[in-house]
Amino acid sequence: MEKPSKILEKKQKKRVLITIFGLCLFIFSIALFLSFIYFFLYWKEDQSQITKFLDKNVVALNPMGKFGAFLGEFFIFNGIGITAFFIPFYLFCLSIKILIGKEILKLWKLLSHAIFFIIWLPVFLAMIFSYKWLLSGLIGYEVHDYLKSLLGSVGTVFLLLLSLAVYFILEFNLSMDHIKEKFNSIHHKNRKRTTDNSINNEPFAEENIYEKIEDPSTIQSETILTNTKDDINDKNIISNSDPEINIEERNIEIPVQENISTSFEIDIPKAEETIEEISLTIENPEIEEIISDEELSKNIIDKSGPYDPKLELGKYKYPPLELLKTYNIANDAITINNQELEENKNKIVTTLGNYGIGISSIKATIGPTVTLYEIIPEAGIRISKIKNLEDDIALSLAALGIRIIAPIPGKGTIGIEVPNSTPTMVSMRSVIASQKFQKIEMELPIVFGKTISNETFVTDLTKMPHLLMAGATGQGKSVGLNAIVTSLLYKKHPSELKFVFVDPKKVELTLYNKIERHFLAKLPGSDESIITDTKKVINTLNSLCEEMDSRYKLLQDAYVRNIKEYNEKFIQRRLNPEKGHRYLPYIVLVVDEFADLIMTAGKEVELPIARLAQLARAIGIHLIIATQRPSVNVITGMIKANFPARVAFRVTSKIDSRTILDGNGADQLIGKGDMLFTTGNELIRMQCAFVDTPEVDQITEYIGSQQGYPDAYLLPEVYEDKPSGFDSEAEETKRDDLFADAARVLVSAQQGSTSLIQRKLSLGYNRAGRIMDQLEAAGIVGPFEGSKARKVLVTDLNSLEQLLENL
Ligand SMILES: Nc1ncnc2c1ncn2[C@@H]1O[C@H](COP(=O)(O)OP(=O)(O)OP(=O)(O)O)[C@@H](O)[C@H]1O
Repeated sequence: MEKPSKILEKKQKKRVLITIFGLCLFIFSIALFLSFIYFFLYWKEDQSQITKFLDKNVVALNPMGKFGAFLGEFFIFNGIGITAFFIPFYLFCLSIKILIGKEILKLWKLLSHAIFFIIWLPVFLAMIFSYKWLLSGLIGYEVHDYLKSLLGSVGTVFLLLLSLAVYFILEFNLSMDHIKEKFNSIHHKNRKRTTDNSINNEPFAEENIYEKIEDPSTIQSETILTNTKDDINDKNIISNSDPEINIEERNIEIPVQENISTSFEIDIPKAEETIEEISLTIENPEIEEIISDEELSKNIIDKSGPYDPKLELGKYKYPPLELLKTYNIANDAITINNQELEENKNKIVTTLGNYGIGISSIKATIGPTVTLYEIIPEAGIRISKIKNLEDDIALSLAALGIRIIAPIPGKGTIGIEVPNSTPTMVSMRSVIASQKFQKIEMELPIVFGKTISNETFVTDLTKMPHLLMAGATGQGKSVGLNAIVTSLLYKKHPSELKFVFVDPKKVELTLYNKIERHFLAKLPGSDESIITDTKKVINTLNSLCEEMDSRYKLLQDAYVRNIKEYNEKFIQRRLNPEKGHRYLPYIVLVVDEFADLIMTAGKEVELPIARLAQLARAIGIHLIIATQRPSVNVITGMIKANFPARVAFRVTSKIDSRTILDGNGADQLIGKGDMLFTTGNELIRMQCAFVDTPEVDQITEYIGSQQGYPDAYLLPEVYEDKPSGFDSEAEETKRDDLFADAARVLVSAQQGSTSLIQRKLSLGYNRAGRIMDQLEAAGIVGPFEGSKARKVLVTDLNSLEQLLENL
């Protein structure tokens, strides 16, 4: 590689040479000009001297010497006559451009004019001044002579006029319309002048005299100018005018009218008087602008109705109930085993009696998995005493999963939950088909299952607003997640809801791949919509943070507080899509194994999750995070603080239970979908609805087979920060995965546009822009050209493939 100092030195030398050349050109142009001038004076005397170049005794009269005389002879006499003066003029302009970089005239344009006239003018001059060789030059003369012999004098005239006309048409891009327009305007001016003359020459109508006197300013200076000239010619009228007075003064000179006789017709000045009226019409749009947003949206709604987010997938059919399995009817209805109830009651009464706790009354509520025995202890019994006896009572009842609730909040009774010997399965179908779920009006309704009193439990995810799920392996977490997703799929249209699935276990959520184009959101350019790779999880979380920020901006612009108000406003067409407003679907992020993520990515995952959990509720992003290891290093304080809603399936230790629920209970569950739910206050025990994998498969199949959107919902693009020491060379070698594809797109379209890459490869603007920079660096497209598309430097796909191979 060449050293920078050497390059500088070379550049400097080049500049010196250019300056010398410019100076030579400058001197030569002046010398040439003087030679031409003197040639006209001394050409006759010098003509015979110029052949004797070597004889120093022979001197030319031309002060520029024999050489000057020769140049004159060569360019003017034997050349193109006076047209030759163009040559020193052009060289002069060129030298100025070289020396000081200033373009006196546009040199290229000048040259193109000159080429025509250098040919045309000498012939024309030869035609006008035949035998005046100094004007036309020998060339002009000869060419004219030849044309004359060919076309005759008249034919030559026609040819010259025709060529001149063609030149003007091409040069000024003239068409018949232009010529007509010009003609009309000239005609208009002439008419005006004639009218002005007639103002002086013809008698005025009386009312117009008043008009003119009332508003002298309406007399245009041009009119007066014409008047003045005509006045000077017309001795009858000039008597009062002073030739010394300037035009402005005359403009308001009333005495002109003294000479005006009575009848007068005026056309043109009226058009000029309307100028003020035209300026008034400009104000009209301002009045239109004051139409309020509400009126505007009302107008649009009147015309096209409110915005319908479901319109694009207008034929979408919600999954029917039949896709869910009916477990046998006996299973769905709770079987009451009176004998078991009686036995349990007796055991409770005796056990408590053994510890000296008397019972005044006992009531049983039979749930699908457990039965709640509500007892009212005799007066004077301390509740803490019963609570402390929890393990002893459980032992006496010989039942796993006894939970004592002392007292039951809001009731003042003590609850003892005893598992049923034959639990009843709660099918997903039974809860989805329930009146409660079918009729409920919630933004994101979730049906978990049935409570201990056998009621279908429906809650709104937007109210939670995020959910933390924990449970030891095999206790029903995945079924729980599926139940949540299923209930949302049964209630929501694809336009209203999008899921982001993170599944580090790579097996649980893959079924949902089928609904990618309906219900899933993903990062632009990623192939898989179910995210299994930790690195992609980080990007996705950061992308959700960006989506959150941009949604907040939209809410701010729309002066609303939450997504619901925003979407309502958008549906009412009170938000302009051209200003970036769009219908915002809810986004639910489902993470199946959070522990895996925290172990591999730690803070990188924890921080965006915490940020989303803190801020995302208002803008419609909700998180559901599940883990089988509810230890403190997974569910950190920061996470816990931002997830008030928790679901606990059975966990193996009291510590885990405390981590997830901030209290005991989860360790006493019996598994298989037995769960506790809390939103911060009371714990609700439920049997989670069971939805099997084939059922989920059928639902996703049903949705996936319908017409969907062209692609998944694209989240904003994010890039990791460049590491320090990052240089452009490294960037070049680290080309984007879609670099080659983007190159092919541009080369086949022969159009270097970023938006084309975006469209064809479904990429965000930032990534497409970065690929474009890499394409430029690789010499596939030219540099950025402002509003125009970049030039594509590779002409066909074959050459591109070769280039790509070499890169
Ligand atoms: N609500 C439920 N009703 C009845 N049975 C259930 C319920 N939930 C889970 N089960 C039973 O428990 C088994 C395991 O459930 P699931 O796969 O949901 O556990 P998990 O907690 O996700 O386990 P892992 O963490 O290992 O994936 C199921 O195959 C099913 O037989």
